[in-house]
Amino acid sequence: MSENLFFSTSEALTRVFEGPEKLLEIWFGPTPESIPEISSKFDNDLSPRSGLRLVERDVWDEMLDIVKCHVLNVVHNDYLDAYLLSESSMFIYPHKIILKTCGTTTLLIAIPRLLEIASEYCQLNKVWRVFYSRKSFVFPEAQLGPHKDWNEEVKYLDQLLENGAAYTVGKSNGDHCWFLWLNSPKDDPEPPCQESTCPLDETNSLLNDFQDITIEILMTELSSETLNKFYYHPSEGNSGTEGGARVDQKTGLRNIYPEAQLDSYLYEPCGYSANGLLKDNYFNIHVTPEHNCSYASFETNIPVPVGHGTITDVINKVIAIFEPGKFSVTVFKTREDKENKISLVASVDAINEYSRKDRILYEFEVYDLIFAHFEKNKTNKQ
Ligand SMILES: C[S@+](CC[C@H](N)C(=O)[O-])C[C@H]1O[C@@H](n2cnc3c(N)ncnc32)[C@H](O)[C@@H]1O
Repeated sequence: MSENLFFSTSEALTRVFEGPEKLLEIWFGPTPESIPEISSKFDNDLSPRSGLRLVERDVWDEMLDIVKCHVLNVVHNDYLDAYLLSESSMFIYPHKIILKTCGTTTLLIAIPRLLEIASEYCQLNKVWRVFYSRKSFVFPEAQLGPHKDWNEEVKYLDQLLENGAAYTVGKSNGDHCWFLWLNSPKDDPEPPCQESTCPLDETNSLLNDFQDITIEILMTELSSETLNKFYYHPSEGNSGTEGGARVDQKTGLRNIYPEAQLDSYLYEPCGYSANGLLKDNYFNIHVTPEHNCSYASFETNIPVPVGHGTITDVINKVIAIFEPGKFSVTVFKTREDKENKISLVASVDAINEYSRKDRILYEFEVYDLIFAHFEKNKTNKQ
């Protein structure tokens, strides 16, 4: 069968898949050093492990059964474990877990088991912070349990965790609405004042040097040329990990962070996922190339100085590969001083060939959040 024939089968054209992910972060402390040191051991390749990284694989497998997804591959370095999942990614640090799942997975339902695992195996009995976010679904009616509706998800989280706050960010009657639930611990030391220019509490050494950033780029309406690159073409070789590595090269994804350890996967008949590790940071890329619901996401916690052009550079590199018709960017960053905050906001100002439709800044207790949405300019091509 020729590649074009494969690509244009009615099955490939009519398949639908809910690409937009549910993203959950549970932190038991701000840093690996902030959690109780219960024990550490050495795994086969002698890298030291502590906290959540001591949990055995079969325990995670059983937790992921609740979510309705499974592990495809695992890579690790000295700092974290990166699980590539049938529906996206999981990253395990000693002090936090990041679980991102798409399709009709039931992510929130796994929280009670996750908290139990942390307590049972790591003596992590107290949650420091939880973040849950997602973009609006394309097919909300296909979702299960609390995921059918944002209010249901909020109700579920509020029953499980204290001190939560829920936000609907962006145009709620458009297709790019973004939802966020986050909490703050009741006994988190208060910053000295609520002014946005205030430095974090100088007496609070736990938070003083605490730096964290998460950048997400959520893209829809990818160009047809792009979509084709994320289909499995049997004449090119195998799918799976081998196919993933081929896609990394031919799309340029390999060059976003050339020095990173990359674990990628090409699905049949289409679809792609990748986890990347760079020292104590990660990134992940997921692609749903079905023509009628195309979607790609990029997420990273690799530090980017807020100075001139840097977050913008990451955005430009990523959208050059996917050529989306529309995309939203979220940047969650530990609170900035006034000057850096201006740079942060400016970093999602203008993107070539796109018009910015939204830009919103939230100032939370420890974090700033910037959300922006862009749409490709129409060309006069007939
Ligand atoms: C898991 S991947 C990436 C999901 C990610 N959330 C995204 O950005 O779309 C989803 C893509 O892989 C395809 N796919 C093929 N086999 C799959 C499988 N067994 N499980 C999940 N997705 C599969 C889906 O149709 C979809 O195009």
